This record gives sequence, C-alpha cells and structure tokens, in this order.
Amino acid sequence: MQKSGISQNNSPGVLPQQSIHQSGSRRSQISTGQHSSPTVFPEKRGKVRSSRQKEKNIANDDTEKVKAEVHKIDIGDEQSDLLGYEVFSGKLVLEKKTAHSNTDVQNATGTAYQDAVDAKLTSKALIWGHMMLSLEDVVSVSYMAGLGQFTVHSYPITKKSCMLSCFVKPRRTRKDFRFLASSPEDAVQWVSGFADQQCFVNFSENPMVSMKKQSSEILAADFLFEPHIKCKSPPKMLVILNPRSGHGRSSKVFESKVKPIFQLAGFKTEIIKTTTAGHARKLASSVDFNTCPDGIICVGGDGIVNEVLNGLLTRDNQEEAISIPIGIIPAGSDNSLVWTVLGVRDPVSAALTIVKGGLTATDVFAVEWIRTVLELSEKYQKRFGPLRYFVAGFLKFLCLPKYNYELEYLPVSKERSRAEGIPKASSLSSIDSIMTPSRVSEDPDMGGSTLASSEPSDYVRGIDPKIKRLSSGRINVVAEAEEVLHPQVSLSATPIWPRTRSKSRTDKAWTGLTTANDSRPSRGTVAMNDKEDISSTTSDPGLYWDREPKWDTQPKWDAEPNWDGDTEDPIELSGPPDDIELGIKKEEVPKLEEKWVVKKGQFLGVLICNHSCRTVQSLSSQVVAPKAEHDDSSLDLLMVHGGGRLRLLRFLTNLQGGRHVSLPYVEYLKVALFKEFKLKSSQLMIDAFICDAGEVSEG
Ligand SMILES: Nc1ncnc2c1ncn2[C@@H]1O[C@H](COP(=O)(O)OP(=O)(O)OP(=O)(O)O)[C@@H](O)[C@H]1O
Repeated sequence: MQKSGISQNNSPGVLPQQSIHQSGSRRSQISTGQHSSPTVFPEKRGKVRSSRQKEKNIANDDTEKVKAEVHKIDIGDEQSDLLGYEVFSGKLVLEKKTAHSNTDVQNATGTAYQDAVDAKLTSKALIWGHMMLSLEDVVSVSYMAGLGQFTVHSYPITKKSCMLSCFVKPRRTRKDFRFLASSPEDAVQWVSGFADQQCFVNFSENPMVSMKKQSSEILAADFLFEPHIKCKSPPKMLVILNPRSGHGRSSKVFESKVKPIFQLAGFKTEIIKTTTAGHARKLASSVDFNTCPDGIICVGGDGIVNEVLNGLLTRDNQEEAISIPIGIIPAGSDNSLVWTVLGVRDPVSAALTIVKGGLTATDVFAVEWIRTVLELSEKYQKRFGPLRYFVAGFLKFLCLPKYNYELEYLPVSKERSRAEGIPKASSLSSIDSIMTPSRVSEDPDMGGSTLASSEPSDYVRGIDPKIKRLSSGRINVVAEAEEVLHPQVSLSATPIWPRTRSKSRTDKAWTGLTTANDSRPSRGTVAMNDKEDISSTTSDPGLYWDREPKWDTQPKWDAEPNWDGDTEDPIELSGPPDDIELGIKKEEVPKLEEKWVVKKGQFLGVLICNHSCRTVQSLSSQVVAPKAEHDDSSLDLLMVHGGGRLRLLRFLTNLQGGRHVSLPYVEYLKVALFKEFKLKSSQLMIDAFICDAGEVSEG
C-alpha cells in the first residue's frame, strides 16, 4: 500500500500546498513560508475516544513484539519542552501486521482497538504510549482514503546494544509504523496533522470507493468520506551523480539508500550520471531550471559540488542561478564539505535532511590557478581516495621548497562583526588552501590559459561580480575565462519548503538567507545579492580591488625557490617583535575606512577556511580552523610562518590533535569575507592534503 501510493502525488484528495517557488523572489517566499495555525484541529484536541475498541484481534505476543521494536526508537522525554506544540491527540493502535487487502484492514479496524493508547502529534514528534518518534525522522505518511489506518514512514537512528555501540556507529534504518485510528475521519485528522507539519502524504484512493463511484449506486455519503488533505506538493529535482565518487560506490549508495527515501517523499527526480570530469559543471551551467525548479542534488564528493557551483555561477542569470537550492548526498571518498558545513556524513541522514527542508545560505569564493599539492593529489585519486591528499602532501614535503608570500588581508574584529550586525550566512564552498600559482589551467572546461603565468599574484576572492568586471580589465587579462568569482550563493543543502519551528542549523541559516539582502551592511554582501547595486561596489571592495596594494614590481624573492627548505629570507622587518622573530614584515595599508594588512615573508603555509575543515575519516580531533563557522560571514586565516621541514612537521603533528593553532609560529585570525586576499609569491604551497580542497580545484 505504501509503495503504491508513492507515485500518486497528485491523486485527488490531496491538496498541494502552494509551492514556494511559484512566483516572485524565492528568498522572500522562503522567508515568509510558515506553518499554518499551531493547532490544526482544535475541535479534536484532547479528544479521547473510548467506545468501540473492546474487541480484540491482535495477539498479545504480537503486541509485545511491536512494543519491543518501538522501544528501540524511544527517545526523549514526553514532558520535555522539546516536544513543541500539540497538533492533534487521540487514541491509536500500533499495528504489527501489514494489511494486504481491504478486508484485512477492515477486520483490523473493527477489532484491534482495545490496544489503543493515548497518542499525541506535536510539532516535533508523534508520541503514543511511552513511545516517541521524532518528526525529524519521518519521511512521509501513507494513507488510503476511507480507511481508519495510516502508515508513518521513518528513518530513526537505531541504537545498537551497549557492547556493540562502542564499535558500531548508530545508523538510520527504515521503520514503517502502521497505526489504526478510531475511525476513518480520525485517521484523516492524524494524516492532516502530519501534512501540516510538512510531512509529505502519499495519498491513494480506496479502490472500493473508486468502484462505487463508477457504479450507478453512488451514495452521496461516499464522497463525504473522501478526505481532502492539504499536503505540500512533491518537489522536482535534478540529481547529478558522479559514478566515480567514493571509489565507484556512489551509484550503489544512491540506489540503495537515497532513492527509496526520495520516492517515499514523493520527489520527482531526473537522475543524470556524469560521464567525464566537467560534465556536472556543464549541466549546471545549462540546465533549464523549469525542469528542476526545486533544486539540484549532487551525489558524490566535494568535487561534484564544486562543479555544480561553478556551473551555476557561470550562468547569465546569476540571480536565478544562486537561488536554486543545492542538495548534497555524501557519496564521495571524503565528503568533508558536507560534513563540516552541514554536520551530516551519511547519505541517509543527508537525504533525510533534504526531505525535511530548510536552506543554508552560502558564501562562495574562488581561488585562481591552483596547482601543486592539489593537482598532484588528483593524480592519486583512484589509487588512494581520500588518502591522496596525504600522499601528495608527503611527496611535497619531501621536496619542500621555500615559500615567500606577500599577503594582504582585511582583519575583522569581533566588535566590527557585531557592530555591523552581520547576519548568519553559511559558507558551503570553502577555500581550504591556496596553492602554487599555476601557469596553465589544464582543464579546458576551466578556460585555462597560458596567460595565467603573467599574473603576478594569486587571489582568493569572495567579491561581487561587478567588482570582477571593474577589476578584470586592469588586473587580469584572463580573469573572465579563468576565474569564477562567486557572489553569495543561496545554496541549500536542503530543499525549499520551510521548517518553521525547528531550531536546527538549517533554520538558523534561513535567517541568514532571508536577511542577507536587507540587513547586512557589508558592502560585499549586499552587492552579492544585488547585482544592480552599484553603490555597493563603488564604495569599497571594488576599489580595493582596483587600488591594489603596492606590489613590488620585481620582488627580490621572486628568484628561484630555495628547495632546501632553509629559512633565509632577507626581508627587512619592521613589525612587532613576534613578527620580527618570524621573519615577517607587517605594514598597514589604510584605504578609506578599512585597514588592510600586508604581510611579507616566508611561510610554510597559508590556509583559508570558511568552515572548520574537520576531516571525516579522522577519529582524532583534527580540525584545521577550530573557530571557523560556516555562517559567520568571515574567513579564518591561518598563517604558518617561517620555513623548514622540521617546523612543518611539528605543525602537521600538532594538527592531528588540533593543537597547531597554539604553536608560536602559527597566526590564526578572522578576516573579512567578500574581500580579496592577494598573495604574491615565487612558490606557494598550502597543505591541501589536510583539508579537502577538492571543492576549489575547479574554482
Ligand atoms: N564520470 C566521471 N569520470 C571521471 N571523473 C569524473 C566523473 N564525474 C566527475 N568526475 C570528477 O571526479 C572528481 C572527484 O569527484 P568527487 O569529489 O565527487 O568524488 P571523490 O573524490 O570520491 O570525493 P571527495 O572529493 O569527497 O574525496 C570531480 O572533481 C569531477 O570533476
């Protein structure tokens, strides 16, 4: 019954709620999308039906088994405030057996009600007896018109026994709960309650009712039993799957774990498997959004997400492109992006998150001309999977060159952030590293050009496209082709209908999404969302870009790199004592109201993170940027000063335990997003292997 109902999304009796994408600005619709009244059926509240439930039919042993099973998902405390507000209450019987025919159902309906227990649907959970099922775990509800029963499809986290729980991670597994209400009308109320809590309803028409309709003996009363349940309309999405991801296991992961959830949730999906690197990017840059108005789901690792982002951001209509939600199903070999930004790492949880809804706004920025470790690591993708970064890093480590940078950044103080009231906006795309400037981007899809070698600096940006236009002509002759400058992208890892009561991270991010256009005073941010807002770019960041710092035309350290790794940078130092110690020259370049800081000297690495970069596989506490938050509208900058293998080794060793930031030669600070970093060097190497920089490789 459940399965048959999945595809019948438009069956009569279900009144789809208005899609939030139907007209106007998506963001405003998202922001205004709210639940209906807290109590859906006040007239039914507290109702206790006691009558015709005396006959028995379900054997006691069955009941015990059911209880045992349900206990496995018993979570929370009924008295807790976490349960939200009450939507509907009454009596329910949990049925063990699946009814195969209408007769079965009717028999059960008439005879099992003696086991009915008090039940309550709240905005957070379904509670019956001593059991509770969180609505976060509910995918959908199936209901056949005219019957007194309904089935709740869920994916709760199943706990293992104590002994095993130490070794086995808790997993989500499918549980279907078939409930018997006291009457068909009551069942409709329950189902409507679920629908009101944004659960999709697989509604199917009762075949007997259909038959009666066709017969000449139609009674008007029959139609009265046909319920009208207001349900959200099934989303239409494009799934882009990288079959190479996760050592070629991504297709299996999707088919076995994710697709069934999407089917239960009524998703209408078109699934496209990529055939080559760059395919996802092309798809995202050219897909007709009418075919996937509710979003694009990336199945694979960080690389596929990156491709989709880049594809979207090369579209002509950027405003539309950045508003299309993006879902991520982690099926790659590392998946650190979705893990660090959204806190999920298993495909089932990710699918559930997508089904449940919510949006996470993201700021995206770009790196130009990435090479060395990252490029090297890609060569080892097939052989080493996520270990490729380590292998590539190790090889680089063995032939450690000397790195001299001139780094310009705009520090952001806590006070400044607070004063500006920067709203939360998450950063899905991260720049985990800045790599050696490459001479040619070899990916034709990236518009590589040999002219890149003439670029004196590397830039990491998160700035307005307008800034790009203003600046590209002057600074970078290949910028249009090479770089992808990312405005704030209202990406979502989740779909588009609202979750109004949850205090989840996605809800938090919604706030960021909906307020970003209005309240964020940051020039860049405003500009990201409004391409026509010239003032936002002429006042500041664009000018920063144009008024680039006074680079040395030919810095003395632009000579051949010293491959022995010794620190012998002859730079004159004028900064504070610690900077002197580290061989860093620090000078402030005040520009308008902002104060850019320029640092010159030798670095072992410069890492820029917009999320904490937790490693998925790592059992240790390895976090690259422990203070980084994906939604604080700033970037975390780590500068590893100095040179030499010994120092690098110490840094890497400490990194494993998250102690690297306390090393005296590691400088860790927050810098403003939507500005550019500029690095000028003869050789750059950043430790891409410690973060997953895959998502920026095509950036
Ligand atoms: N059909 C394909 N054949 C070969 N390469 C592909 C194909 N589709 C995509 N790619 C490339 O594979 C790269 C790696 O993919 P992805 O990041 O999705 O998986 P992964 O490397 O296993 O995961 P992770 O990045 O989390 O380690 C992408 O950058 C993409 O360009």
